[in-house]
Amino acid sequence: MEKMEIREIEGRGRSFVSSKPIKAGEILLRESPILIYSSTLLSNFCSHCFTKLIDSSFIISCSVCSNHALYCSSTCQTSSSHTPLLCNSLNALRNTPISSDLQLQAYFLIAAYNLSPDSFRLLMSLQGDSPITPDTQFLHSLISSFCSPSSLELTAALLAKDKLNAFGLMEPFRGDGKEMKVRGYAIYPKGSFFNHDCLPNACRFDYVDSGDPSSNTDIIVRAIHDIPEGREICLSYFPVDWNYADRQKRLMEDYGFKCDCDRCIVEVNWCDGDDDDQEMGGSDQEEDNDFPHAYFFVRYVCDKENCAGTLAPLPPPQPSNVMECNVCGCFKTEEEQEQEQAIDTDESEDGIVIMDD
Ligand SMILES: C[S@@+](CC[C@H](N)C(=O)[O-])C[C@H]1O[C@@H](n2cnc3c(N)ncnc32)[C@H](O)[C@@H]1O
Repeated sequence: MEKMEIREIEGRGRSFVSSKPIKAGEILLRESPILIYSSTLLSNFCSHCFTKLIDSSFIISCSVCSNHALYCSSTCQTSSSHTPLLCNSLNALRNTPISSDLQLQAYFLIAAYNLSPDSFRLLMSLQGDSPITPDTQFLHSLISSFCSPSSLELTAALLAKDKLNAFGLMEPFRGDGKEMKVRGYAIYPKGSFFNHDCLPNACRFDYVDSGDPSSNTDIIVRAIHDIPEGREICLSYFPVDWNYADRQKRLMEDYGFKCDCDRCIVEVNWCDGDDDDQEMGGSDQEEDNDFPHAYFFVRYVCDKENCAGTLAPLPPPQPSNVMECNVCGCFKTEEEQEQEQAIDTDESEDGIVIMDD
């Protein structure tokens, strides 16, 4: 946080802005979650630290909800917020036949209503407010039997805060092309101030299976490249290889805004299908105009099959030309990344350069 401050930006709300020049790879934020909830009731990871459970002889289970709260160690069991109230609520929820979407929102609400007063205040200070919908009414009455939510309006506001601010803790990359699974969701009060850009200058790393239960669910945000003083620091809220239509749809539906970043300003003029197979023929000048952000994809998007994660240099003082991918975890030098991209380009058909979506 030393090199960033929070500023109000017209039309964008609060946002991080660099207060000093930032070097590529620098860690901009490291923060523990105030709230974390599982994406499933039947899990194969520790209910406290979210680390994958490997050795069954060390697994400890909650005596009440047996295989629904599992711990990798007694330390995790004693530090857990799995109070009798929470345990009974989750147990009751297990027997309620509702959609997985509603179940997820119910987990969040139960975790939120079990927060300490300070953490609850922090959660309430985040952006997000929502009208009361039939789903809100249903969820409010559902969780009323487990905990004591104060009002329907508060439940609606909490759900909106979750939707706008929660970060997914991803299962490790498998590389099989199937959608990556989310192990849990976490709220980081400072991390919530990052606005979105489709060409972000920072990206988030998580190391959930790193084996250090005191910090493995921390969010770590690093600069992708050098950032001068006074620049807004943004993440991408989804993988950077999404096409224009999908990005705009997600941002409008889930975050309530139309993106007018530099990349969207260019891509709005592309014809249908251009962004699925961006063709760059013609003169260099035309190419630059059509796809001025090509450099970003060459340098900062991982080209490992089915990955498309974002690459950021290792934090100083480590060598700044070694890039780490925030999805598959591979390391490569900038030179290797550029060479691999050049080979992909040469192999594409008839001299037409095809940038994969
Ligand atoms: C996680 S919050 C980010 C912090 C937020 N600006 C605040 O004031 O607390 C996400 C919300 O920020 C706003 N936002 C994020 N990126 C934006 C962008 N590029 N343009 C306009 N609004 C943006 C949207 O309202 C979005 O729902």
